[in-house]
Amino acid sequence: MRRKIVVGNWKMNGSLASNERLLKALVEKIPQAISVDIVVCAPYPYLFQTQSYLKHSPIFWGAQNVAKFESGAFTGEVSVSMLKEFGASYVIIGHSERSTAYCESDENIATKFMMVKKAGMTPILCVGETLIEREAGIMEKVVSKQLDTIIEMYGEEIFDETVIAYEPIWAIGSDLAASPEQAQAMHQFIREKLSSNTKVIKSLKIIYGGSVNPQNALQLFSMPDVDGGLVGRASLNASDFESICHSAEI
Ligand SMILES: O=C[C@H](O)COP(=O)(O)O
Repeated sequence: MRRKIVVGNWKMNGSLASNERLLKALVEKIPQAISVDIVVCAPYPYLFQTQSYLKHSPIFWGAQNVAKFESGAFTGEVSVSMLKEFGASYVIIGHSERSTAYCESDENIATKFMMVKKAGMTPILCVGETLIEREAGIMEKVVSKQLDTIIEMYGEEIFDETVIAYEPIWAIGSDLAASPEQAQAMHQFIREKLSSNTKVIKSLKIIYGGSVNPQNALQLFSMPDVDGGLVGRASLNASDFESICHSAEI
């Protein structure tokens, strides 16, 4: 049974004061011996604060995006080396809220994915379909295309020791989570697509994102190919996030 991982994506939320309350509560609530990998991905300006509160806890921290360049004249961008300086160990790549708002191409996402791995951090690659694509029955084709771009550019082995988050776009922020069966079907599809590489199949974690909450987490995480969750709104509430993390314990 793969050790599960629960990632909190704060998105563009927080303040120094509210973050202090949330981080202190998480450190207090999450036991050192918890059998789940837990990550919080804060907005860039709060990485120093996240590092200072979490560095002696079992909770990892990370970012919600990164530049595809090493360094240079790229105004407003943040590089992998800058994230490393703040102890980040995970980076969310290709979240649909970014790829739609900023027209991020599959190629750009693939390059960022590679940059994060090259820097020794763990990329969390977001894939998923729209409601129209699901209703048309082409969700597997859509997710395949997102993965194929990375495979064509860097080979399947790049997925070794990484995380893929299946996030049906229609379930994000909607309180209409995918059913456990829907999640399992897509996670199984993704795992089978990447199953020819034995290293990958052993180390790849596939997590579900889209309206995960304390009420549905246990059912979702009990599915055989669901290795945890990528949690938005519920990660901003310490008790809810704690409950979701405990639901992922084996
Ligand atoms: O990154 C998290 C996902 O976008 C899900 O967000 P949500 O839990 O608020 O639906």
